Formats: sequence, structure tokens, C-alpha cells
Amino acid sequence: MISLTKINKIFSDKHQSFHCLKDIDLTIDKGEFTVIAGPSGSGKSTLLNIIGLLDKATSGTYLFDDLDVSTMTNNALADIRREKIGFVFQAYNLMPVLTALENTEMIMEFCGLDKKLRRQRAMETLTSVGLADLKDRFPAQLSGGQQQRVAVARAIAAQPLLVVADEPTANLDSHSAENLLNLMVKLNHDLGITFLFSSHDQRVIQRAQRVLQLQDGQIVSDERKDQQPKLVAL
Ligand SMILES: Nc1ncnc2c1ncn2[C@@H]1O[C@H](COP(=O)(O)OP(=O)(O)OP(=O)(O)O)[C@@H](O)[C@H]1O
Repeated sequence: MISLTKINKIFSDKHQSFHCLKDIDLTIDKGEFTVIAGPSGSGKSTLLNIIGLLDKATSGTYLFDDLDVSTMTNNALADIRREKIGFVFQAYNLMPVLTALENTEMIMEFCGLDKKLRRQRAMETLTSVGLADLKDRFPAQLSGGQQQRVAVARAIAAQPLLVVADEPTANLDSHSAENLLNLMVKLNHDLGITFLFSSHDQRVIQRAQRVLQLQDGQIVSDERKDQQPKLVAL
């Protein structure tokens, strides 16, 4: 589903340039549950941004869902992003003036889904993340873990092919982090959604099916565990 060939990313301005990603070759199949680990500054977010079509590589080829996205216009990329990719960021980026339910509906509205179907899907998704009772609360009335779950509900409600999450557990206590991981493992298992995370968090790394280690912009190890991603009893 994802195929990167000789992907390079160079950040440059008038004064200097920095070679951030170096000849990355990587394929990820549909339904994989993968974590990109590595020290701060190794290029994890940059690689996620390229894979999530939020940024473009300086050189190399990227096939996403059999389409060559390396040569597409920004508008065409935005369409693919909206229809096929869900995002969960560290700062949850919820709209403060919208309720949990309305935040969950938001992406589907961009996708042009019928209002009734949108509402029904949003309710089902909020229920699956355990927030049905809190659907009418605004983000400021929710805890960090609950906001994070709304962000996940929003990312998955449109049933994307891929969910990209940058350090999804960074601001969560242990219980909320385990809950969130259980939820993602379940969605991966039940709906076959492909998950790709960046994380330093051992709790996340231990649950993944595949762990890529990035160092100085290069993949230095690619470990596939002979297991399904794990659900942990709480
Ligand atoms: N827009 C930019 N312009 C210049 N340099 C950048 C830019 N974005 C990232 N970098 C540099 O690229 C390198 C990799 O950054 P990136 O954010 O991908 O690392 P990371 O592995 O995600 O780090 P962290 O774990 O701290 O979030 C860093 O040295 C960073 O300073």
C-alpha cells in the first residue's frame, strides 16, 4: 500500500541545507501496525509527514495505494489525504467551539458524506472509543485522554486506509495510553486499517507488529515480530 524508493528530504534556505532523510526504501502492506522509533531529530516526523502526504520529498518515488503521489499537484494530494488518510497529532487539534460529536463528524463533512450517515457514523465511532456519554461536551470539558480519544474517533470515522499518528501517547498517563493502544489494535484487527506511528514510548513499541528504527535519516533496522499487535488487559 505504501512504497517508498530512494526518498530524500533536504531542508534548505538561503544560508544552509540539511539532509534529513537519506535514500529511504520502505514498503508497508495494508493492515500493518508499524512504529517508527529513533532518537529525537532522526527524521521520524519528517518521514511521517511525507508518508501522510503533508510534505513532499526532495527526490525519490512514492506510491500510495498504487498511485504515484510523488508527481501529483497539491490539490490532488489534498483529495487523497481527505479520503484515505486519518491523522492524530500530539496537539489534538480539536475545534474548541465544536462538541465531541461535531469534531468527530468534521472530516466526514469535508468528504461530502450525507448528514444522516455522518451523524450515525460519528455516534458509532464515539461509542467505540468509549465516549458516547460525553458526546455533547466541548474539548475544554474533557480530560487529555478523552480529547485524544476524540482525535482518534475523528481520524477513523471516515474509515481511512491509513491512520498516521505522531507520538500518539506523548501526553497520556499509563492507563489512558494503554486504553488508546487497545483501541487502535482493535480497529486494526476489526477494520484492517493500517496504522503508522512515530514514538519513543516503549509501551507503543512493545505493542507494534513492526518496528522501524531511524537514525540520522536512515532506516537502520526493520524488525517484524511474529505476532499480531497485542491487546493488553487493563
Ligand atoms: N522545516 C524544517 N526546516 C529545517 N530543518 C528541519 C525542518 N523540519 C525538520 N528539520 C530538521 O530535520 C531533523 C529531523 O526532524 P524531525 O522532526 O523529523 O525529527 P524527529 O525524529 O521527529 O524528532 P522528535 O523525536 O524530536 O520529534 C531535525 O534535525 C530537524 O531540526
